[in-house]
Amino acid sequence: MNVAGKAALVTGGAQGLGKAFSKILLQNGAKVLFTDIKEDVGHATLSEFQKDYGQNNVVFIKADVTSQPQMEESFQLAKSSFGRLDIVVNNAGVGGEHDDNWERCKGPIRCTRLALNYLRRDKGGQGGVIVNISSAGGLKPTQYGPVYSGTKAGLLMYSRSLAANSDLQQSGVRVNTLCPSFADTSLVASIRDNETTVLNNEKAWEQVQSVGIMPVEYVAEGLFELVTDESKNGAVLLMAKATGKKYLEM
Ligand SMILES: NC(=O)C1=CN([C@@H]2O[C@H](COP(=O)(O)OP(=O)(O)OC[C@H]3O[C@@H](n4cnc5c(N)ncnc54)[C@H](O)[C@@H]3O)[C@@H](O)[C@H]2O)C=CC1
Ligand SMILES: CCCCCC(=O)/C=C/C=C\C/C=C\C/C=C\CCCC(=O)O
Repeated sequence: MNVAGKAALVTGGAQGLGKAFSKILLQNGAKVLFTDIKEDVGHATLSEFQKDYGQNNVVFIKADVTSQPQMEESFQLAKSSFGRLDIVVNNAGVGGEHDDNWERCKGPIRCTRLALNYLRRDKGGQGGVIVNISSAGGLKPTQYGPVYSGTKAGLLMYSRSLAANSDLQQSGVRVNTLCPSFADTSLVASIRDNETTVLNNEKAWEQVQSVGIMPVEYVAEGLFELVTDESKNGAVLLMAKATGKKYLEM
């Protein structure tokens, strides 16, 4: 897929990986609507992007992926702003170990289901691609983040199962999963700063340091590949500092 002139919706795009994902799409000529719950950071990112990529090529809406009405409004706004929708990146998520962090899995599922109403050719869309942001922790156990790993594994298998659906394939929609190891964002900084509820911040941070931390721009290259390479459906891309990009056969 050539993203120039295409339209994307990215959740949690105000900062971190979501900002880097939005940026690489904008740099390559796509129009982007990004959502976030952080209004001030979202508006600052919007100003930066509008200056660099044009006033009409980027839109921000304060919207929470845990809210069905807010996400319905976000998808409608993307369609009315750009006249089309081709790419959806389910990125928004939090770290930590609260029971209700199952929203980390439910939020992307909610948004994927909404996205299908806009992308499917048999629903008036033009086909397209959904990329769900899981984690390396969704592929292997993280002893200090069991809820995190469990929710990310759930999202991974949801995405792979949907991608295997033949009706969806015929309607022109691809579904891929990106599984990064640690990237340089506030989510990882919160482990270092003892500001998260992982089971043992100190030991978790030791592990983070031994695994290594990737720049967000590098992870965005993986996202871009999953969006643009039309041979990829049901793909699972693991990215880690030590091993680079690796497609998994599962
Ligand atoms: N940083 C890392 O090492 C890795 C992160 N991930 C995943 O990448 C995604 C992005 O995380 P980071 O950029 O690291 O974190 P981050 O904390 O820097 O950015 C996440 C953004 O999502 C927003 N957000 C959180 N909950 C939201 C909600 N309910 N609705 C809308 N927006 C919401 C936040 O306000 C924030 O702007 C998450 O799904 C995370 O689990 C996956 C693997 C590695
Ligand atoms: C290899 C796991 C990469 C997970 C990256 C990520 O998505 C960010 C997670 C943030 C919190 C997860 C909680 C604890 C993880 C702590 C240590 C992981 C140890 C990694 C390992 O190789 O065992």
